[in-house]
Amino acid sequence: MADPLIIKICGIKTPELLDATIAAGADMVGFMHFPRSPRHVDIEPLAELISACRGRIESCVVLVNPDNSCVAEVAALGPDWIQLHGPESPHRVEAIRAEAGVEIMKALPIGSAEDVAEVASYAAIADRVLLDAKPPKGADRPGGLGDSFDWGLLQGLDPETAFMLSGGLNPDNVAEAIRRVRPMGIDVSSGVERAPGEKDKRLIEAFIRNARMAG
Ligand SMILES: O=C(O)c1ccccc1N[C@@H]1O[C@H](COP(=O)(O)O)[C@@H](O)[C@H]1O
Repeated sequence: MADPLIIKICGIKTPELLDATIAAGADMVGFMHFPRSPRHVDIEPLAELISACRGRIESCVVLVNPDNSCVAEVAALGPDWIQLHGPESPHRVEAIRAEAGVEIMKALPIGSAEDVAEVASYAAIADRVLLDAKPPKGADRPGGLGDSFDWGLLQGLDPETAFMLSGGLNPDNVAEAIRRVRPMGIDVSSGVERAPGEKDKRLIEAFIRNARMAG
């Protein structure tokens, strides 16, 4: 039997929403630690949110091109995962993985066949890769924009490469994405919000319900 689909809800900011996301059946939650994001969480509330996950759900902190002190500060809070969502090189990903001592998910922007060809070098060193839409030129952040990419590009990916899919997923398109792309997991942020940074419990429930039916 195939492994169950991993569902990650990203950009959780409050304990109340964390509880609702766990109750809705998510496997993993993401917390943004990146001040330019409308979902940014400071270190103190981040520590509380990570603690509240223990034994209930996997926690993941999303960082963008972090320096060593940021990695150390976040790793000390004991998340299960750190997601690197910036232009980190394979060498930098390896160094952060060794420094942090937690599992590393590397997000990769996909907009062309060349981007797909880059995936293998990261899949070899990260614990997991997450494929996201390439942000438009001039975007103020590298993700969380609600944009999807051409899933057909993934036909160029080595079929042995396990990956999570993100970028513009929502309750209406998640079932089709799962059926077409066959990812090991899915990740959503904007698609379960009523406004940037404002998660909607009902959209989270609908997203998870539709994903489970398809997965
Ligand atoms: O959410 C953000 O603001 C963000 C900022 C910087 C890097 C990543 C960010 N979000 C991640 O982007 C993907 C896709 O999000 P969406 O569903 O298209 O809105 C997801 O992993 C978010 O966690």
